[in-house]
Amino acid sequence: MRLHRNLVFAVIDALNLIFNEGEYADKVIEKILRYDKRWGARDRGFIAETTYDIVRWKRLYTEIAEAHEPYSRPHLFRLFGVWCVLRGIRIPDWKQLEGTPQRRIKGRFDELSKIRKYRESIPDWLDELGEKALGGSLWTREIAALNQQAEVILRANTLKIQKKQLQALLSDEGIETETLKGYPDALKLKERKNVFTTKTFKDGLFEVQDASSQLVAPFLEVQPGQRVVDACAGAGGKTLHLAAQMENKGQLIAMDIYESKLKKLKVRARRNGVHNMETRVIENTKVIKKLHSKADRVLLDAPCSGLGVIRRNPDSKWKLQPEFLERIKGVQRDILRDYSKMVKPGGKLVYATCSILPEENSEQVQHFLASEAGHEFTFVKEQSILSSQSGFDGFYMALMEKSN
Ligand SMILES: C[S@@+](CC[C@H](N)C(=O)[O-])C[C@H]1O[C@@H](n2cnc3c(N)ncnc32)[C@H](O)[C@@H]1O
Repeated sequence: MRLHRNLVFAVIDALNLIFNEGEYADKVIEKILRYDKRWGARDRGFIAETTYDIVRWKRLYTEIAEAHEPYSRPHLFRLFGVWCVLRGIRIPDWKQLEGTPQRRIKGRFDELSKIRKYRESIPDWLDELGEKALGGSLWTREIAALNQQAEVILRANTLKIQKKQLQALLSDEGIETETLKGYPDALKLKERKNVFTTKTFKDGLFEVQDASSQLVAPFLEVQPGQRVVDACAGAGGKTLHLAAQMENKGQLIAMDIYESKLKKLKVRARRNGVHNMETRVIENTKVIKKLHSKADRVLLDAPCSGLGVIRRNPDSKWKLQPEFLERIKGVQRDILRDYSKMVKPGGKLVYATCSILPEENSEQVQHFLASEAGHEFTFVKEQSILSSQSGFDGFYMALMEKSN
């Protein structure tokens, strides 16, 4: 691989913003890719993937490179040098990379790879937490799986098209996909490509959505014509899926505490041809009270640590803090207690997270069922998805039913 100076400089700029300014990796990459309109798909792929790679392996690389915060440009170049050596890429004779100690890098890598927290590039506290939650051998496998680059999975928007037809249209646009057994609307890209520029995407024929996430809406067992509340809808990945499952019939209420996210959802809903959805910002408790005992189905896709989706957000390994985890568990308990009241007698409730920690998942559900707010509910089923077992994101979902 021949390295182009301007692309590598873009990677260094991106790393500076992520590591030193605390900006989110996805936002930074979006911004950096706007630098130069002449960059083609390959150049953009190089910048995005190299940046993500170095973010993913930050702890390991900084240990090897003996770099430290705040990272000066020479230190960021040292991290890049480590990336090159470990990938077997010839170091170019640029002054920024002069004297890259190739043998030492390989030696340090072999040594550090024996220790899980370095090999998997995670903070000490997270390594301890994962081991306590899942046990040593499962955690070792899980964190290794969560450090793999996520594949691109699409969900056919069945309001507009069936999966097989979509597959053919995508192929006409040069995007080859395969179906996934057990995921009825999913297509997996055979090769990573930018799908957002395709006509099929602009026409709303699919959304990008991980395979595990595609299991959540069907778990709620919605029927066309029902009143369904998606109480933590965000930008609506699952809301759009729910609308498709409802065949655009009935009432779908998407809520969030952030109006900005719901605005994004509205744009996506328009593209998807969703007509049965309305959005409501949760500004106060009245918004929820108005719907007490009114919904056939309620989805609580709760805010969480996001430990199941590290593959696509590798910087969360550094952003996440133990205090946040404690705080978010409190929010999850409140959401279960307060929002479950929207379910009508005989209705159903799904609590879901993209976490792999029992303390955010089954333990929250057990706590809710044992509480006063939960005594009218019975537990129906749950599914815990680990990345090491499914090959997709880590997820949890539990279905509960309210007595009549
Ligand atoms: C896991 S994300 C939702 C992802 C979304 N359902 C999807 O499929 O794309 C959790 C969402 O909960 C929202 N949230 C956080 N605290 C909340 C609260 N107290 N009530 C409702 N929503 C909340 C966040 O803004 C975030 O959008």
